[in-house]
Amino acid sequence: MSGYILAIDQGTTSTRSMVFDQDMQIVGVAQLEFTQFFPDSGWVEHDAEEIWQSVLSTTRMAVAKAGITLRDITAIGITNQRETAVVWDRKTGEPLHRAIVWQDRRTARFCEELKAKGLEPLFTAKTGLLLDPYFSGTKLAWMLNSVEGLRARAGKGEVCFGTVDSWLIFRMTAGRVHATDATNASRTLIYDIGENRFDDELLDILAVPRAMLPEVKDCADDFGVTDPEIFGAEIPILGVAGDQQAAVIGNACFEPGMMKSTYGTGCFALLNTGTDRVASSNRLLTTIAYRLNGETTYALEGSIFIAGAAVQWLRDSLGFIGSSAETDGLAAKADPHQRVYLVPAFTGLGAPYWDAEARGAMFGMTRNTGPAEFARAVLESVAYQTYDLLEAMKKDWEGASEKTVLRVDGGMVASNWTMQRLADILAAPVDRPQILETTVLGAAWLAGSRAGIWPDQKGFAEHWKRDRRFEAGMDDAERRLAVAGWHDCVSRCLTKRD
Ligand SMILES: Nc1ncnc2c1ncn2[C@@H]1O[C@H](COP(=O)(O)OP(=O)(O)O)[C@@H](O)[C@H]1O
Ligand SMILES: O=P(O)(O)OC[C@H](O)CO
Repeated sequence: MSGYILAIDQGTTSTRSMVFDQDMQIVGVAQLEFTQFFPDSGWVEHDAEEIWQSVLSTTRMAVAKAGITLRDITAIGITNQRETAVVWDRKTGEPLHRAIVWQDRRTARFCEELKAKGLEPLFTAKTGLLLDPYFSGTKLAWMLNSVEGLRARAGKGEVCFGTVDSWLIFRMTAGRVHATDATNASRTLIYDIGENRFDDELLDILAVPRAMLPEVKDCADDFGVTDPEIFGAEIPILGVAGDQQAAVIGNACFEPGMMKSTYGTGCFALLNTGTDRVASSNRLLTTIAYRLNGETTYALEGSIFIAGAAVQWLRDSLGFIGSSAETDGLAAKADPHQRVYLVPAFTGLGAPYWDAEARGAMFGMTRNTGPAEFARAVLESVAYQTYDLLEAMKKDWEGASEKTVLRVDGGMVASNWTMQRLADILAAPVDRPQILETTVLGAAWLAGSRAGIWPDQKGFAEHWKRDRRFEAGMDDAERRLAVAGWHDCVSRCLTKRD
């Protein structure tokens, strides 16, 4: 037996490995959660060694569940939580600090200082990003400043920096390959997405030694071969992409104007803008959607920090539901005459507001407001936040229009109520695919197509199948009123008004 693809999805709270057969069907899955460290207010760290072990374990379990051995795997694809910064010893492969996770806000003040020096336009022009702690660059600068001797050793080439993909590739290849792909590089705040290289001027500003940076490759490329002593077999790693970009690929959003939105803990919407590198005037990010055969495809991205996490809040903090799946039924029972809004700024607001200090609030409650109205407000908040992203995209680029169809994925799209309300509020169709595992599928396709055993881009796009289309059905006046109410509530939560 052979012709299997192993895809590893190294996410923020868990690692999942999946085995796909030659017909692109999932035949083995394994998932492990790992420790979240919160050493200080707003700080979030991971143990990179624990992450690596979770990859080894899930890989073995997934292969066993598929009833095959590692030697039956033709190629590996990796997708990962983005921006999370790892530093390790080039010789021993030991992490030199806990990984600083994308959610970590410790560099907020440093970002403000850089902004006060008027540096944000420079960073944005080159990287497409904003001066926000979300991205890797200031996290790396923090480690270089805080870990004794790190900068000197990094300058001598003794230390490696990378996002999680890079860390895993290094360990899988027993230190032979220190590389990343263009999508992950595009989230570091030190990578020029037009020139496709790490930028000396930005490296100087953040005082990052070039010697510690990985080589940047295409998403479908040769990332080395796993070490048989460590991994159990020699398998080529042929595909790598950040998880949100892998979802763009897995959802086959290959044409300019196509858009995907992933509803997991947070929500990340990416609009394919083709070879056009669209600069946002509305606080969206410009990022690399994928780089294939040396050609870069760009995207506009809107990142929302709380989507499904608000459903978890209903379940775990308020105890209004026993499981996420109950939210639908509860929301459907809400009193249609009450206009209750939730602004879920639990960890500040992301795009297009970028207000790290904003906090959440409920508005419009009466004595009759109960769990059903809360549930509806939670699910609607996802629709309103997506509306803001789509509106910003329309203002930024003429390729986004009323005709834009949103392809969705992630755990929350199981909620029919939310998907219908999303279509209603956006006044646009929402397409849910048959295969909801688009992120891993995207990573698997990169590896499978590079290995020559999966279809090419066109064939893969034809393979994409819709499960259901949700058509907009809300009266326009009602929709405008609802959206105006949302904006009123958001404005009352913002700490920064510019
Ligand atoms: N039927 C449902 N209705 C509403 N939300 C749901 C439903 N099923 C799952 N979710 C939410 O989706 C999220 C999990 O999605 P997932 O894509 O696995 O997230 P992540 O990859 O960020 O961990 C959780 O926040 C959960 O509350
Ligand atoms: O690991 P996820 O699915 O929460 O995704 C995290 C994103 O990549 C952060 O940018």
